[in-house]
Order: sequence, then structure tokens, then C-alpha cells
Amino acid sequence: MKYSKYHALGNDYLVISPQDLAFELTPEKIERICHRNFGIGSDGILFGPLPSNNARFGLRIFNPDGSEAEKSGNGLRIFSRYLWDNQLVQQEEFDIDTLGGRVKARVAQSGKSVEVEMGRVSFQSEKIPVTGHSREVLTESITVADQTFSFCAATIGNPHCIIQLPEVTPEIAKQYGCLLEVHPYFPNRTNVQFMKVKDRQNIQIEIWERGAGYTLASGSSSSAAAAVAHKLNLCDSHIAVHMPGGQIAIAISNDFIITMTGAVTKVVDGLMSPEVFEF
Ligand SMILES: N[C@@H](CCC[C@H](N)C(=O)O)C(=O)O
Repeated sequence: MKYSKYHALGNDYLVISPQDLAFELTPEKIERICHRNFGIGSDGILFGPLPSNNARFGLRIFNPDGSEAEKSGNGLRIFSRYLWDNQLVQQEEFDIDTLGGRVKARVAQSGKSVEVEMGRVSFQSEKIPVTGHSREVLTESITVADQTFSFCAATIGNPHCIIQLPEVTPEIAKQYGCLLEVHPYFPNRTNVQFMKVKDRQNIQIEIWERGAGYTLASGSSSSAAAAVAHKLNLCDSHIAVHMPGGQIAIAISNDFIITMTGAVTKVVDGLMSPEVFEF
């Protein structure tokens, strides 16, 4: 099986084209391919390009636990770079359809920087989804293990739980992220961001991704956390999001449409042996 591996600030994905796949991409196979010891290793699989009625290209996004995600910011930027590298697009702007909606992508610097218009953030409980009556989920309480946090929730196609703290560390994300991901408030599970507001233009986040665990960066997480910081009037509309893997620039329009810009790096084109599935 042919694959291409890229990373966006350390958030790594394998791009697999349907034409290079001779078997069905089942959850068990996805888990094995993404496994960092028994497989190639990645934070997810980008399966495309697929035919779409809504956009030039269709894309399916899979997490390393085999679940399917509606959207991935870094995944979309990586997939855009792949389309560019493989000359599947000639113009710098094009659109991509995902389960979580259509996005517009624009490549720059020969694909090394990609901007994606991610869509509109909503804080509405039934859209995220969060259980309970219909409301914007802003500054509510949630308890996991020994700890009660104040949280906000948002969707940009996929669900996010954002917790603002004075300081954030990888340890906090790992200790509480796994519990918050599966909290009964979130019927579809959730991505989790622990956010420190540095000033009106800068936030720092530590991330626990649904279906992937602790990651070094996440585009949809950056979008959701920046949108919450802006919604709570803690930040302006242009925000640099600092993550362990690097920095993403987020611009927020008056109606909370997010534009995200950041680096994409190619790692390798490879050929996976079928022996990987002998288990
Ligand atoms: N790394 C991604 C998010 C991938 C999907 C996520 N794990 C989910 O299940 O929603 C990003 O860059 O946005």
C-alpha cells in the first residue's frame, strides 16, 4: 500500500489514496496502520481524494482508534499540500468536502504554508453536541476524578471542550483529557483543550484529541480555543495559538468564521508491507 506521510507542527497524518488501497479500511486496520510500534505510526489517516457533489475533492478523516472524525484542521492543510505536491490541483485555491462541512483551502510557498477557511464556530449545545437543554455552552462546570473545571464547548464540525487555566502542561492534558473525552456530557465524545490566555493576541494550548490522545498540535483545537477566547472577550480577532509543536495563526470574523494559517512539512512517500496485518 502506497502512502505519503506529512506533519503539521508535529501533528502527523498518512495520506492514502483510494486508488492505492486494495482492501477495506476497517477500524482494526486503521488502528494497526497508525500504531507507532506495530504500524507506520500517525495521529490519523486522510483518505482521499474521493468524489464529492459539494466540492472539487472529498476527504474522509480517521483517528488512530479507528473512529471517523468530521473535520481536522491540520488534516485539511496536509491534504491540501498532498493535492498540490501530486499536481492534482494547479490553482492555489480549491475546496474540499468533509463530514463536518466544506472548506476552502489556499496553498502558498509551494505548499509549505496552507490557509484553510474552516467554517463557522458554534457554541450551541445541540450542534456540538452537549447534553441538556438548548443553550450556548459557555463557562459551565464539569467534574472528572477529583477535579471540577469551568469549561466552554464549541464545534467547528467536530466537538471541542475548552478549559481555561492560569498555567497549562502536557501532564494536565494527559491526566484529565482522557476522562473529559468520554464524559457523559459529550455523547459523541470530545476533543479537549487546556488554554492559557497570554495576552489579547496570544493563547497557549495543551491538547487531548478524541480518538488520538495527546498530540503536539491541532488545527480544529486551535480554532475552537481561539473562538472561545474571543467570545469571552479575552482576546482580539487575530490570535496566535502556541502549541508544543509550534504556532498557528487564527483569524475570526464577526460571525465566527475561522481562517487558519500554518506550516505543513512532508516527511516521506512509502510502501507499507501487507505483513503489518498478520496479527
Ligand atoms: N488533529 C486534528 C483533529 C483530528 C480529529 C479529532 N481527533 C476528532 O476526532 O475530532 C486537527 O488538526 O484539527
